[in-house]
Amino acid sequence: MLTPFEVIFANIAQGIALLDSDLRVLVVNNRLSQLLQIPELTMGMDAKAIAEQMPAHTQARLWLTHLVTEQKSLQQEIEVGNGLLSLTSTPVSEGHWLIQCKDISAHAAIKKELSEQTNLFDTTLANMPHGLCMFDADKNLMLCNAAYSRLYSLPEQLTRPGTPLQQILDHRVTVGNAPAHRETYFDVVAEAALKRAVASQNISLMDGRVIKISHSPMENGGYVAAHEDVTDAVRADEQIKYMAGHDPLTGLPNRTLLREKIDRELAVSGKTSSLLCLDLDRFKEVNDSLGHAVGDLLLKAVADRLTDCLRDGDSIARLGGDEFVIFQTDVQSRDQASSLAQRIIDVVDKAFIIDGKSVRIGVSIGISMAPDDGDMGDSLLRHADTALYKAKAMGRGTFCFFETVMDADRQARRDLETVLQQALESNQFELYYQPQVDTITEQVVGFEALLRWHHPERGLVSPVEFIPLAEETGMIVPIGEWVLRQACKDAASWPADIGVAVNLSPLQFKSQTLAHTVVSALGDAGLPASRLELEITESVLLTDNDTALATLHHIRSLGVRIAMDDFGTGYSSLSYLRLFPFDKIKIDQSFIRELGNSKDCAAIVKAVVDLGASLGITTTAEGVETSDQLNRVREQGCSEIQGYLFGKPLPISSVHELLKRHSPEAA
Ligand SMILES: Nc1nc2c(ncn2[C@@H]2O[C@H](COP(=O)(O)O[C@H]3[C@@H](O)[C@H](n4cnc5c(=O)[nH]c(N)nc54)O[C@@H]3COP(=O)(O)O)[C@@H](O)[C@H]2O)c(=O)[nH]1
Repeated sequence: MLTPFEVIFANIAQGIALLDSDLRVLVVNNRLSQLLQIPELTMGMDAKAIAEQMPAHTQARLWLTHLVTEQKSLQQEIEVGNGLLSLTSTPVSEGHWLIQCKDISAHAAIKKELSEQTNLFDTTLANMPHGLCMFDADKNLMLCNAAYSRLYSLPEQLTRPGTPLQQILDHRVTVGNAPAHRETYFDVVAEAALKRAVASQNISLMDGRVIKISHSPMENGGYVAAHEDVTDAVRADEQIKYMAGHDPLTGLPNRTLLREKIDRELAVSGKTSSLLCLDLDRFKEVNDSLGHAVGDLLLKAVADRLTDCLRDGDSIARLGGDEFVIFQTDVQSRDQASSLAQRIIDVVDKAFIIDGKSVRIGVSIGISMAPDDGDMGDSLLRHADTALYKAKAMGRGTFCFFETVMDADRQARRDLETVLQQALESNQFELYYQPQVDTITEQVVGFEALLRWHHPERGLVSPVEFIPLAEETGMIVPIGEWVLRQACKDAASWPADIGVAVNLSPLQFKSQTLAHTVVSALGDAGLPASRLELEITESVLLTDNDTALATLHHIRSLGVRIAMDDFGTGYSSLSYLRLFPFDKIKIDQSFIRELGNSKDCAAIVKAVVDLGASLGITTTAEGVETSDQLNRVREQGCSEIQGYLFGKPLPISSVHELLKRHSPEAA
């Protein structure tokens, strides 16, 4: 029968043995032999014998051997199998030794896990790209990582726990990376504390960097803060915002930014404002003839000159292409807007020296006034644009204020654009033909095809009204092709010595397919190329000179004749004669009309006729209405005439009649 003490002794979790002074076992429980994995451990055994029972080189055997040789208090953690034991020898009364053995495997596992986690935390902290710091309730540093000290160039002694925040901030002031506005920095801290949640804010530093600080309050009244250098992201963001609101070429605000500014100003100021919409005259010609690089430099130079015209508070924007806008608030009167417009016209009119070349352009301006013409950016821009359209129609180099009636005009023009397309589709166009007559024989040598439009409601519409519109909308290309094909078809039914002249618009040269269209029209109609004459004005050569010249040479090489129309009305008619071997010069009717009244006109006509004769170019006098004019141009040696004296433009049916009258056997 076991005593209660023996029962407890046998069942306690610890292994226990009591050794006498000779290290013999006086008493031992089973738990000790289990834990040390010693098969036989009985009373009376000495420690040395026990050690010899144990597998060689095990930590437990070494420990026991150590006790035998040293006979002193020992405490050691030893591994047995997969477990971990804590072994202790303690001297007790009468030279006895108490041996205690505890299984601390579970405790060791927790300790190991904790140590692993601490290592992990330390590694994470050390390798975090963002600075991290922890301050206690008294604002003394608890910990910070390497990124934090790097971010603010903190010496090692300021990264030690216990360093006051103030000391760190003072150091940052001396090295120049403290928050530029200390109050915003403390706002984040205060906000986080108040919300008892994370508060983030971008803080600008004295050195220009931007740091995103996220403060999280802790239960103990302190806080953890993450510091991230977001300078690059903030700069990129600023750059994107800038680009979204600015024109990359001139650096001026764009339409979006300007519109926002106008809306903002109009909402608060309530004062009279003016908006000037600018469109450069002849810019396209410069761009096409001198190249886009020169065009870009010119736009920058224009932007500089315009900016110089502004007062403080005025706004300028480039809307794209050659369009600029100026917005002036607090305008006293329309006169003030007029004088700004005139000043702009004057400065843009002065020659620009670009790449060593002198370039001259002009500017047309449309003006709308707030609040009369609109109280929002959009409506002001739309109305100024309508006025600009009018200014351009008035002859360019001028300015024009918006008037309500203009809106109606513009709408009417838009409607006309739509109906032009319909007109082509439903055969509302017709060609009239005006005879061209030999000055000496007075025989018809050809006809000029002139377009007419039978509008279902308006009746016969003059080409003066719709050709410019067709040119603006690009509709002139399909319309011009129709004219060419119809004229070739009609002329194929005339006598073989009668030619046909067709007007070409500059835009048709841009389509790249003009030469092909000419070949196809001649082929389809069966008309010899020599019977077709194409009339161009100098504006064809003003824009994209090289391409137009190449197309002209190609067409002329087919045998088609090329005439220069309206000669003398442009600035460079003479110089274009050097550029291309024209077959005919058509002297503009404005000179013929004045023949009897102006000696200058007579002299010009004579000079052109002589020039034509010396270059072997036919000359045609346009707009001959009287016998006097006929006699004068005949005297001066002009080869052909065209004008009401010999016939107005006629429908095709009347052409056959006329041909019969002039050469009955041929018609
Ligand atoms: N690109 C194209 N342009 C075309 C086409 N058809 C015509 N046009 C151009 O439209 C302008 C006006 O033409 P129109 O009203 O037909 O006027 C022509 C003649 O009627 C007029 N003319 C002729 N003789 C006289 C005259 O004695 N007196 C007088 N007051 N007017 C007269 O001149 C116009 C011909 O001009 P031009 O072409 O310069 O020879 C006009 O610019 C046409 O070119 C087309 O199909 N395509």
